[in-house]
Amino acid sequence: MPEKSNHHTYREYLHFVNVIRPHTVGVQVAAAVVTILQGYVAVTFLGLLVSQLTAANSNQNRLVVLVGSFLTVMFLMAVLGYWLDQHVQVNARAIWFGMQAMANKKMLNVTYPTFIDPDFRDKYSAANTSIMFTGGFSSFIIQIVNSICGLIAAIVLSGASLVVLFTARATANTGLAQFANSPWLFVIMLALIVIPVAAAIPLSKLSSKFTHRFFDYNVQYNRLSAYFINNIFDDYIAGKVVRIFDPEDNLVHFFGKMNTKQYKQDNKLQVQATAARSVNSIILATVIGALYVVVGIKGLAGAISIGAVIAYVGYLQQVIGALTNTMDTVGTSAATLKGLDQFIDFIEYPDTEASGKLPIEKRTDNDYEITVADVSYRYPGEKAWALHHVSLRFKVGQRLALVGPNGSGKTTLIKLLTRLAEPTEGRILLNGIDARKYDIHEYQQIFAVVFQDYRLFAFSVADNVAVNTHKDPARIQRALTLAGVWDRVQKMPKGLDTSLTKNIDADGADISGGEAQKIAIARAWYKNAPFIILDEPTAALDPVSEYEIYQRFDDLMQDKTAIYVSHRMSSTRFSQRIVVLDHGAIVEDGIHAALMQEKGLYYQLFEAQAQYYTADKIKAQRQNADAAYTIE
Ligand SMILES: Nc1ncnc2c1ncn2[C@@H]1O[C@H](COP(=O)(O)OP(=O)(O)OP(=O)(O)O)[C@@H](O)[C@H]1O
Repeated sequence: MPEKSNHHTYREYLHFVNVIRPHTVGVQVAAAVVTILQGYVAVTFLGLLVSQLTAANSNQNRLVVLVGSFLTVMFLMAVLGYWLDQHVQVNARAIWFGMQAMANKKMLNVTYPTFIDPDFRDKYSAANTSIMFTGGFSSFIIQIVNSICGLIAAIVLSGASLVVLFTARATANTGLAQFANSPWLFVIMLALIVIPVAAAIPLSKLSSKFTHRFFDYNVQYNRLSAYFINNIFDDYIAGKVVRIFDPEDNLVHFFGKMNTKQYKQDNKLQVQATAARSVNSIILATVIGALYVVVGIKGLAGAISIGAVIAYVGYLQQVIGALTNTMDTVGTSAATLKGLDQFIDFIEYPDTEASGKLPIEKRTDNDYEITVADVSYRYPGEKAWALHHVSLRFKVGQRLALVGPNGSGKTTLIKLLTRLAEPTEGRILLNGIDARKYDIHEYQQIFAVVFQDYRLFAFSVADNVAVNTHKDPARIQRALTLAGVWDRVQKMPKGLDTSLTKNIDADGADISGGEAQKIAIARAWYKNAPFIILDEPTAALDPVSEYEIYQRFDDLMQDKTAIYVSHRMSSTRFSQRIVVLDHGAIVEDGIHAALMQEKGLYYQLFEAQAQYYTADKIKAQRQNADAAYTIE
């Protein structure tokens, strides 16, 4: 899918370069000047050398002085050039890492609704592609600075060379000398300079067009390929599924086909782009040959020396080089600039949900009240309501259980409370103020959540519990003890400092699903946020572990406002209030005894579960199973 991008100004590009790496432009100008001078000095020397060698009064001493000064100047310029080049390289790397750091920061800082927005993800992929293929801002600076410096040198020197060549006249005025003195020779010379320069514009535009297509094509491919590599080939969990469910390696074949298609397309576009550039080189080489002939005529006619022929052709070659280079930059800069535009579009992607600036009042009494006021929510691109006209108010310190069948909207409500999604209609209020008015990062700090799909990182146990807050080993130990996993951590090779999984550290510890879930619970407790939300936190726990967690429930929750989502109806025993969701709406709300009396959905869910697990029921089912199977 072609990626649309806004056009930004050169000022903006330079601003980005300055933010990432100040002084880049200055260093590049110095490097370009030295490189250009090296070219001109070499050509001048060659001309002078040939003049000396062919002069009637050629003198050995003068030759030695000439060669000696040339070698000294070239040596000094080479050393200076090398030193500057090192800085150019360092700057290029700094810009590369700077751009990566900016992109990573953006990804981590945007609000969740933006983070999952497909348009934003496309922009991210486009920005990555642009960093990878255009060299980003460093290529831009190198291209622009080299072209401008080359152009200035070319204008000055071409002007001077052409004036000298035009005014240098042969003494005779017949035959070849007449032609050498005629303005036609000058016109031919000008035409020879103009031809490759004029050809460079359409050819580099053509080459750039192919590069553009290459970009657009790559954005989509890179996204898909990153998914395959990170989430399928390199992922432990996917690794199990693939081995059991994909014995014929269909995923690999699919990836292979995708790669082949990409490879063919890449090749086609690269070959086309290179062909356009090659035509340019062929024209250039032919023109240089023709220039030798034309300037040579001046030499043959005696208007200038042989050494001057070599020097002037050399100058004109430099001039043509500089001009074609500039034209090439103008043509290809479209591709580089598009890459930069894509990067800036991503960095400046508007994050509408981050507009609230109100700070969250820090309260030691945790006196925060949340009101869900007639909230409805539809997932982006979906027609059906995941939540419809939900109203709810949480009292401070209350323990609330959220129950309901699969897909009834429990997790969605949690996403809205924690502002991982924003209501499509209605409002959520914190202490009477619309949650959107608060700074979202501060707002999210009042919640600790154990998500259904919680994720531990391949870092140390301590880092997983404390995340990026202050690491207090005693509190981390307390958290792990309350969650019932301290014994296991103690047995790990480096205790709290043991990395989880072997993804990054070969000495890391692999743990069971239940142990991982306990660490996720410890992480939520450690955060010490006023609201603690547990979405199916004991799903992976064995009955004894679950029982133990329930035993420590008071210690875990302390005086916090707690929301507990579980399909195990018995777990609602800790909740003062039970809210029942069905098809995205609240259908019941009250205490256990009252809801049981109502004999509504809660009663049915509770009874159904109780019924499936009564001793008699299990016994009867056991007998059926036993009767159907005998061991011979
Ligand atoms: N990212 C999503 N995009 C679109 N629809 C979604 C998304 N996540 C959930 N839904 C839909 O929204 C509705 C509510 O889902 P939700 O996850 O809130 O249910 P739940 O009560 O937590 O279910 P469960 O008990 O299975 O965890 C469901 O119909 C679900 O299919």
